[in-house]
Amino acid sequence: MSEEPERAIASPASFYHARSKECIGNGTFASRSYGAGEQITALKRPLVGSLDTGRLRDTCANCYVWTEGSSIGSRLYVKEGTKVQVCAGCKRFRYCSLVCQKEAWKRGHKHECKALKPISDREIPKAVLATMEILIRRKHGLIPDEIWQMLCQLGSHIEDFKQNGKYGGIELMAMGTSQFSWTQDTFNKDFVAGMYARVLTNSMTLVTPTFDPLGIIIDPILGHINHSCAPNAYIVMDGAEAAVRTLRPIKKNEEIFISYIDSTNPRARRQSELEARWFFACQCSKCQKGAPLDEDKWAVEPLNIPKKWKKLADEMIDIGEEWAISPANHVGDTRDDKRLAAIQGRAFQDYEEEQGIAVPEDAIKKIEDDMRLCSQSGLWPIHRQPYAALRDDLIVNMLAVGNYENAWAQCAKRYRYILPKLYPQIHHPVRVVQTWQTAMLALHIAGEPTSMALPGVDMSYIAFMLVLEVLHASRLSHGEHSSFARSVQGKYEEMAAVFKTKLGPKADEVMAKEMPQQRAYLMEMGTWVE
Ligand SMILES: C[S@@+](CC[C@H](N)C(=O)[O-])C[C@H]1O[C@@H](n2cnc3c(N)ncnc32)[C@H](O)[C@@H]1O
Repeated sequence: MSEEPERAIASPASFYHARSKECIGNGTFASRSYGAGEQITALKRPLVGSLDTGRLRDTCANCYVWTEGSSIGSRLYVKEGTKVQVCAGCKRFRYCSLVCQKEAWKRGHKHECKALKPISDREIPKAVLATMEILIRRKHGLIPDEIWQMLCQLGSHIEDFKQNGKYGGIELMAMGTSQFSWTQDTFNKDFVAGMYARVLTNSMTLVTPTFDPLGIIIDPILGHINHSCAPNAYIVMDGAEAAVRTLRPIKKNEEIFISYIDSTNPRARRQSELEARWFFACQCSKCQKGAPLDEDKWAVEPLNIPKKWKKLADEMIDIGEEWAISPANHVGDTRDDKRLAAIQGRAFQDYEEEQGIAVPEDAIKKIEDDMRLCSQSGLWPIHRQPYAALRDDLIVNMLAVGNYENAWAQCAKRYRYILPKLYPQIHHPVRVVQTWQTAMLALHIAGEPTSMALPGVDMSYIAFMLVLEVLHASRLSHGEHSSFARSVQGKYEEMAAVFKTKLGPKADEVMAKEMPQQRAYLMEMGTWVE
């Protein structure tokens, strides 16, 4: 192979591959013991990353800096004024600097650019673009044999696609991939179909450090990590760098697991999603235990479903609503279990519909309606899905329309009741990022005249307290040297300096006295909204 792509594994001896005891095929195992919040390994960049169509316009195709990042606080690590410029050749990818453009060029874009140029006006799905890049780079000797072999070892699930009737679509996409990439002379059509299917079934979401989705990544090392609904590790991204970090301590020779899905969902939904997208029946330790674990608990026993909701559920079952009878919502076999399944199905259906609404004002209306189903039925504990996920979306949309005070009440509630329940580890990356969002909102409110002012409440203290919490947790969740942790550190220092100026030499003393009281106010605010 010619030119070695720039791709370094921080510590190749930190893990090894061997047959998995829990899962199908091989898995990734720890070569030594790790504490909670430690990095196992980091890749300078995954083998291939491919942006969502919407992100091609505002995100660097090399370092994945999202220049237009939305929610409060999510852009702190993006340098002010960062813009992306389109590649004059392919007119598809954009770069934030000449350095990024050169890196991408060397990695393979010099070949890909020529192939993409004649089709610059066509919208091409991200999985096709990712497959094209893989084929082009391999054809031109830019993927070394060792990496290529590992990639080809990942399951393509062609037989599964043939069985579920989707193989026709895959063949069609593969045909386009072949033609567009000018690689027909190197790879035959079955091979390309296999590679495209491999991308579909082994890709992970490309995210910002605050977990905003940007596209997909595919990497043979990350792709060899099995799934668990009770993972002991996760992947965190910092620009193009992808690190595997521990959620809890991992012993030497223990298997490393990440979660491919939202593992806060009820068991049947998790199982269905894994089966549908990755073609396996999850055998993780959590699924083995069966329901009901926390994710599956209802606020009332099935027997005690309020009459009105029983009636509604019966109607849904009688007319055969798909969600009412879908295995994804399975609760149990009694009539009442089936009623619960129908109501839950409706809630998830509403959640999916809400996510397709682009206008924030419309989304808010829909989400509030959907949340009413969960709250008024009295069936949902506050942390049960999709109630919690609806609240997350409500916050994002309220922030988008500048409805900061209501967003704050929701954030305070989530902080008090939901985050500790869904993410018990204080350094769980989702908990850290959502706490960060809450901190930045508090800071924003502190700087505005507000009708929320309660006697004694000082939002700047609350913001500072939350930033301090994130500062400690981010070193474990993202790593001390990550751009996220460094941004949090920067914000902390900035705020500490303001307090010092305002309070003078007694600043530390005053703050130590004030903090517990402000924390109590924060907790009280968590009870403001139903
Ligand atoms: C991305 S690959 C992971 C590596 C794979 N085990 C291998 O040998 O290359 C995903 C595949 O691993 C298996 N797998 C991963 N997690 C699993 C789990 N929790 N239970 C059962 N099989 C699992 C399934 O066959 C799945 O399609």
